[in-house]
Amino acid sequence: MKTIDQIAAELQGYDPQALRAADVNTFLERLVAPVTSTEEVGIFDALGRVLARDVVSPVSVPPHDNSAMDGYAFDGAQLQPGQPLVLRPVGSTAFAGAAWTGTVAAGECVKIMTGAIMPAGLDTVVPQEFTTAEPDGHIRIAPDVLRRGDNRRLLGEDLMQGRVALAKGELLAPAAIGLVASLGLKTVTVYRRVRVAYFSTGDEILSLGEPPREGAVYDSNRYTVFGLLTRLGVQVIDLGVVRDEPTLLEAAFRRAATEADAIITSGGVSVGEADHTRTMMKQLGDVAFWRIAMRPGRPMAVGRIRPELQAKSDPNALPSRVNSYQNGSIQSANGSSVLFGLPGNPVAVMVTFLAFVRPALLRMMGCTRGAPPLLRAVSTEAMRKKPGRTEYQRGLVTTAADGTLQVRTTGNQGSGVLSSMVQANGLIVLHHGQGNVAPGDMVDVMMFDGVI
Ligand SMILES: Nc1nc2c(c(=O)[nH]1)N[C@H]1C(S)=C(S)[C@@H](COP(=O)(O)OP(=O)(O)OC[C@H]3O[C@@H](n4cnc5c(N)ncnc54)[C@H](O)[C@@H]3O)O[C@H]1N2
Ligand code: MOO
Repeated sequence: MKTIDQIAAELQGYDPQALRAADVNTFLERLVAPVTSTEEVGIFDALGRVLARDVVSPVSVPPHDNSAMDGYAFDGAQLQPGQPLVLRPVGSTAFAGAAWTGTVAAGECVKIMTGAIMPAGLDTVVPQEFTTAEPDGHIRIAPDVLRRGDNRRLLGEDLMQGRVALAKGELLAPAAIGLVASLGLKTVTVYRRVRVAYFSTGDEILSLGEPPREGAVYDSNRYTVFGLLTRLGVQVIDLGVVRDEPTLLEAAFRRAATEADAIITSGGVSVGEADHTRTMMKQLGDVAFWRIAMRPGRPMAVGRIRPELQAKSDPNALPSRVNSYQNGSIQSANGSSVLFGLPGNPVAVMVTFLAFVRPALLRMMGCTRGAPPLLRAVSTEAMRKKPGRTEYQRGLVTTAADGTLQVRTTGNQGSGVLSSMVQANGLIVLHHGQGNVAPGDMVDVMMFDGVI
């Protein structure tokens, strides 16, 4: 396991006082490792989990050539360009779920329903509505409406027996659990759920239920972080609001590091004087304090917290780490949890989560799929932007009358203003080297949908 300094030494041009947003992601890729324990879960419990083992098809899907339409199956070799084809239906109707028995000669066809096995020797289906009935009971297919092989689904065209149907690292979405079911499998092997503990810090932060007092604000960060984590599918451990007192902070960090794979805090990472949060992070772990060239979200602390160093001096303070969970399923064999010390401002918390913590946690969950592509939209307004930092503006993407995607900002962009975050459906990403944006310019947007 590499130390913060070792990772830093590997990154070219690493400057903790002026880190580029892209370098934060590179750093975190090296800091965070996927969990190793796995478990087998039923398919209903697999949604949102990450596959820990390839799913190999035990069968082919579909298991036989079959019809994609209600109509008539026939030998498509009889189709001639520019010619109609007249066929005589024979035998009973071929229904889905049972094999059709009988023989079909040239000039004959079989009435067939969607999903029914193709009768032997037949390779083409004409949909019912493409045919006209002749007075003698024959059906007539107009010239050039069909090609040989049309409307026939081939054995294994979705999944072939023995091949990898879903690869390890796949985040199981609704389509994926449906696909697993289509193979007849009731369970899958997934990585165990990642556990994330979080707490808010600051003496001015009120818990819900406390009476308002001058200079104090209600805690909102724990609730946005709860929402972001829950959507991601991790197990959340809420440690409340922790006052800026060394003993309380130490207890919170140690409990978090004992129970969780990752710790998220908000507040206390900038240069404020009353903050014991930074001191405690340094004391209990291997932590870097950054100023990131971005807005919002400039200060951030990242590293590992090691509770056992303190536990030696005070063995009764917390339950034993080893006994906390069965199966030895504590993630960090090395006895440390990854720390994401986010800035206190409510929008800075969300932006740093989306830009950095989310990809890092997905990696911890074992997910191998890359970040979703940014969407390109036309800015309907001018935006001031200084080159040399990444800016994230709250944006509302809409579809214009001509079908193009447009985006506008949602008002006050202050890093404490949550209402403009609520009105947004994405973050406009103004990249590091980018300058001012003029109306009509294309900009990148990181969409929230499906994310937050
Ligand atoms: N001299 C400097 N001052 C500041 C800098 C700097 O670089 N130099 N950075 C500014 C930036 S940017 C941010 S962001 C903040 C981050 O500071 P902290 O992480 O220490 O956060 P706090 O000071 O504790 O809080 C900042 C702000 O957010 C409110 N807050 C905090 N926690 C919560 C919560 N759980 N729910 C709702 N609101 C919360 C808090 O009341 C403050 O208003 O530092 C700047 N200063
Ligand atoms: O960058 Mo601070 O995180 O703007 O509010």
